[in-house]
Amino acid sequence: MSEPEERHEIQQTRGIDVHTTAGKLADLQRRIQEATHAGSERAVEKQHAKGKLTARERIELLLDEDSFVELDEFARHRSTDFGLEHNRPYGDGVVTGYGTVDGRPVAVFSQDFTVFGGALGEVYGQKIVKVMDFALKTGCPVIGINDSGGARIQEGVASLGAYGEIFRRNTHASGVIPQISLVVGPCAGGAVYSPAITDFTVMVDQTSHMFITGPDVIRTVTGEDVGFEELGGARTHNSVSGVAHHMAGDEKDAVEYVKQLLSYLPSNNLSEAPVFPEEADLSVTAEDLELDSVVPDSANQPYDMHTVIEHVLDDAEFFETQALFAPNILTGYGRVEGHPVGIVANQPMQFAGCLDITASEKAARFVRTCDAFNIPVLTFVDVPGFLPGVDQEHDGIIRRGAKLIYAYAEATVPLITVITRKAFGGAYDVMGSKHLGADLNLAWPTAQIAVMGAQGAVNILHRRTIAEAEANGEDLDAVRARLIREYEDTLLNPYVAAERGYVDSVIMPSDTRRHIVRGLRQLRTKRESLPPKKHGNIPL
Ligand SMILES: CCCC(=O)SCCNC(=O)CCNC(=O)[C@H](O)C(C)(C)COP(=O)(O)OP(=O)(O)OC[C@H]1O[C@@H](n2cnc3c(N)ncnc32)[C@H](O)[C@@H]1OP(=O)(O)O
Repeated sequence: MSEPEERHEIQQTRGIDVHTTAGKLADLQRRIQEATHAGSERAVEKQHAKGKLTARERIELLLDEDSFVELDEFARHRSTDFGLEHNRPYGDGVVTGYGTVDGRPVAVFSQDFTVFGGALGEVYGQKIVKVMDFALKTGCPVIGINDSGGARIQEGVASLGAYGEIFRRNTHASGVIPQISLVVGPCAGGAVYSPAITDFTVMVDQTSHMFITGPDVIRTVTGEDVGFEELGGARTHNSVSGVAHHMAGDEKDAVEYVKQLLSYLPSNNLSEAPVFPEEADLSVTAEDLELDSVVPDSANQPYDMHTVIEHVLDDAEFFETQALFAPNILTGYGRVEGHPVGIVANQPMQFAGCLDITASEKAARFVRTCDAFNIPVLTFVDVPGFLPGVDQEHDGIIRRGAKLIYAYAEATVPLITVITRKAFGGAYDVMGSKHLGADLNLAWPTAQIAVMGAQGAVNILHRRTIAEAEANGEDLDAVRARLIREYEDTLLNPYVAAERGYVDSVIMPSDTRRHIVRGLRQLRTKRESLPPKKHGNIPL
């Protein structure tokens, strides 16, 4: 039966006469009904049985009530291969449109696994491209909800081409509008590269999977036996690969995370992030005074940098990103006097706060995200240096560690750095130092800013003295202790740096919040630009 004949038959059975106005309106209602129930009941049941929501339920959860305006709900493929001409659901397997989150405009696409397993064909791809272009033109964030079997096999290269168009849009939109990916089902093959280019990826434990090649292909090619979860589940991508920024317990948690994340971000690179009207109390509070005893007497004893961060942020609210990845560095957002700030901080509780490859890349990407979206960066430093190891060297700590230098050096947003304890060697330079362009560098009296710690320095500087003492039968421990004390007293303090203006102020820890509040107020009018160029060449 031809399509007009089919339509005529449906209209006949439903008593709709499309030659009348009432009939045309009824026909539209029928089509809308069909579009909103494009997936079969069985497919929807299967989706729910897996603990997953449908594409439309996800949009409903994400957007403000009644704010969703759908685009292209009647778009459908025109393919004829493999019998596709007999299966042309409205929407083509993806729901796209715009709406608001907390009253702020966003664009959204939500892949519908109940239609063709969410597989992406030509028209489906065109719908995503259209809504991304719409977001770019109107300067609003785009949220992609991914739940798909990837390229629609029946549509071949047309599907691959559509993915390429999406990747190009992702790239062009990068740094212009926030792009957030919710991965709430499979995201396989080259399809993973759309979320990978976006600013943030949120996955759900047990139901989200991302991989280039699946377990079966890997088993065939390399003989490795691995399951979906271990290969590309939410935990793996949050803790091992660093692909994801949050592991949600369920889809509601994932959506909630995205909403909160949006609250720290501006709609685009030319606008400011939302600000809560709030004036900071500039007197020293009881909470502020707690910071005076955070750093232990022993330089080898760790403390939790979360405590420092929380004492500085409004309501002690630290919204962490990539909490499970490279935990030796902390990244995330918070507010100071109602204004969003990005936080980068060494975490002495993990690897003593050393920088390694993963920490450098995590922080570099975060600093660049903040810089792209006009969010000031606060850096808290307690770093004994780079993590030693053959693996680190061979895996490229030189090339990959350089990214963090690059990120700070090209950042033009307000940068405030607080050195709480160690700032040794190259890591001192890397962690938001004055030399890379930080605006305000503060140090606590407990700061130790030097080429290296006392043990290492004495071993190098006094090798001969120690050898002679040993030859003379002197008490080696006493000699070493004397030399260490001499080095500590001469160089392990913040004052050598302060003398040179590398540190603007040495402050009481309890004054940190007040200094940051005042500094950020002053820096609100900061304007800085880099030399004109096509683009830099960050060591990738
Ligand atoms: C540049 C991008 C390049 C790429 O995307 S390359 C990647 C191509 N995609 C893949 O290799 C993944 C193929 N699909 C799968 O492995 C599995 O379907 C997947 C995603 C793990 C989901 O498994 P299940 O949850 O068990 O679901 P299922 O297999 O029963 O699929 C549900 C319905 O969706 C269909 N489907 C899944 N992936 C498809 C695809 N790529 N093209 C066309 N149709 C696809 C599948 O045939 C099934 O249809 P039906 O319900 O039986 O009518």
